[in-house]
Amino acid sequence: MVPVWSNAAKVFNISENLFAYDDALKNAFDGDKISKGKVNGYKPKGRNIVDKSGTRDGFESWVLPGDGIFQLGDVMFPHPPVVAASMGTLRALVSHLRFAADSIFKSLSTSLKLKPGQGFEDFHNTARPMPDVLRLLKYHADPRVGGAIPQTPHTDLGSLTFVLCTTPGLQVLSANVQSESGVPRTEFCWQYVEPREGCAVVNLGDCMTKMTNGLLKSALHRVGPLPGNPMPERYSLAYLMRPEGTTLLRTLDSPLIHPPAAEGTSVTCNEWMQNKFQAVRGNQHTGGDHVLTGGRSLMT
Ligand SMILES: O=C(O)CCC(=O)C(=O)O
Ligand SMILES: [Fe+2]
Repeated sequence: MVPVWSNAAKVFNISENLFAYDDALKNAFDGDKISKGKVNGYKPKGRNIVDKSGTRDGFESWVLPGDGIFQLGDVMFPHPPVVAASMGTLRALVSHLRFAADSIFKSLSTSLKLKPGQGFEDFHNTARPMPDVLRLLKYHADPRVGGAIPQTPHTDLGSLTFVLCTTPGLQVLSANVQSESGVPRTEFCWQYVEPREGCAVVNLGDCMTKMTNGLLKSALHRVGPLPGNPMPERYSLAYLMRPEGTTLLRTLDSPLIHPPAAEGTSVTCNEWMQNKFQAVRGNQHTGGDHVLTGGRSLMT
């Protein structure tokens, strides 16, 4: 078995033990309380919105910061014993995924003829502090057929995401499906991504869209039950790569990328992360679903 998957199998065990802690312990590690910028800690089920009428989500998650796992920088990393006892496995998994991400970044930089020193890989220097995170997720079973979609449709805010899971549920909406305001036809257009053991699903995140002026499109996705089925209990893990926090998310210089029509104000990766977290919590005044879906005017 490839090392990523043998380590992922161990991390799924860690997840089961983590989410089996009692609520009092889990709440002591609440990411909203112990982490500035939500890069560490526990999120209970129901904290995020999944639609405009305010339905709450159906999953728990636990975020572990890359800097904490590798003891880099000054990130606060309080964590429970199950995590402390598994640091070797977590480091091995993240190291392999960082290596894979570096290959993908270099390949995309070459294809887009980016200048030396301005390639995607140059904004992801893992020797320096980085806002990348490993997110462990537990979706709760919902016995209702046609019940709520447990995860908000969203794009990932960073650059690349690796999703590993053996249970179906991940859905994507093709980049050429645009919503026509008020016409909820998109329900029919979601496509399931079949999980395959030994394979990761790699999603592009918003930072890649911003840095290529829309040439590379962040993937709009969500998690839901298979048609005609109830939502099963589902464990997944997502490794979310993000450029260094101070990176300006502006269009890179490439003969293949159209420059922006007008020089707008660029945000840093840190600022973009903050906007996105507000949108996930249903805080509309920061741009709401437009931010949540990476600029695509859709939220079901
Ligand atoms: O659970 C999954 O398959 C996807 C998770 C996800 O989209 C995320 O954590 O951003
Ligand atoms: Fe995601």
